[in-house]
Amino acid sequence: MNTLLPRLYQYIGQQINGSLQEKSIFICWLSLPIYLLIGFGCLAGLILSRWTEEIYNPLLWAGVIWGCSATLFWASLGYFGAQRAMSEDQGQLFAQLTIALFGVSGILSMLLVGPFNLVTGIVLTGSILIGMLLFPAQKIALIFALSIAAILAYAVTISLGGTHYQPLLEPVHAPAAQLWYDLMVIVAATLIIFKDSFTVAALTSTWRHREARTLLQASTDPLTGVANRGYATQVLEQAFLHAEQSGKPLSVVLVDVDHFKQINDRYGHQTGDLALQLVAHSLRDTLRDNDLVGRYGGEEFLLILPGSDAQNAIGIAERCAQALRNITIPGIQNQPALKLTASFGVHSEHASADSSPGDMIEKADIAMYQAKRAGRDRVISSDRMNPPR
Ligand SMILES: Nc1nc2c(ncn2[C@@H]2O[C@H](COP(=O)(O)OP(=O)(O)OP(=O)(O)O)[C@@H](O)[C@H]2O)c(=O)[nH]1
Repeated sequence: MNTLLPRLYQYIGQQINGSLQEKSIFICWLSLPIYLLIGFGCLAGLILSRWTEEIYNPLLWAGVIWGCSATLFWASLGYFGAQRAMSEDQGQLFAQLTIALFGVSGILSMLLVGPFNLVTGIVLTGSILIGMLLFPAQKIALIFALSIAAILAYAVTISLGGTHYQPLLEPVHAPAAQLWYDLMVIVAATLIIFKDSFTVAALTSTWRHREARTLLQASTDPLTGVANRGYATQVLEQAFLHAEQSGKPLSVVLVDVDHFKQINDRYGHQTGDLALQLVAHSLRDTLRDNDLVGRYGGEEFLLILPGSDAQNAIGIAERCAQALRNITIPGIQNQPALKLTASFGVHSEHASADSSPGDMIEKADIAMYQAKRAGRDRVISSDRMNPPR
């Protein structure tokens, strides 16, 4: 028991964070005991009340058939769903199918056991909650309206005497069978609550995962994989505010790859793209975890170094410059192997109301152009610049 519970907990956690396909298969397996219980419960009711008129109760027989066939259905769906790895779109379709069938089997069960009890309330609420996470709002509203219409139609038919209201879980006269029914209701309701909770948790995790991915896509430069200009600017604004509050220094570095136009012209645009990717990776690998590299323009990168003063930032920029010099791209079509260098403009300050993130970048930019003018492949800091001529 000591190891079983944590293992079970870990296993459920894995399913919650798995792919949509894995989650849907787990939902199929979770449905099995519920329907097995319904089928077996009705069968037990028939057996236990064999001396009463219950043996002639068609609803009990319907319950047996429904419980057994639904068990078989969920087992088959789970089994066939696990047969091959699905693409993301197929997984999404499979999840929608599973949830739709979950709702349909819930509604069918509800019609069998009678729509006016706690278990059907749980099934309906669960189906709608889960549906809200997977389907568009209009579809859910339509399903909700149809379900309510079905329940109302049933209620009206009963009140007009069109059918005798005889829910499956209630009409047992043999005391032994009644006890079994009560037990079955409690266990089935517990299982349904567990399954609903699992499904909601699993789908919420899918949602969070997607949101994180969308956020990542919106903040990343697709060519190099580092932060894009918009995101880097946001990070700099936050770092500036934080530096203002904490009194710690903040540095920014603008890095511009040297003679990049020539690289494109001589080696082709594809090699140019490869060079940009290598530069981005090299910068990212050279920086600390809480620093940020962003692609600021075509062949220009922005480094944000929170907590670094000028001396520190110059040291980091020198390290990056050296790392870039170590990059070699093999030459093509009689061209020599390509070596990369870049010009670095560093600006550091103790952030205050007199300055702004934009001012910092401007000063780093001026320092970077000084580095270009001074012969490229070097680091120049705004506080060590020659006065403008
Ligand atoms: N391959 C590739 N080239 C790009 C990309 N973005 C911008 N460029 C090119 O980068 C080149 C930048 O050239 P310039 O601004 O003249 O500067 P440079 O040749 O690097 O010269 P210096 O900066 O003075 O050393 C232009 O030719 C742009 O077309 C890109 O995503 N991929």
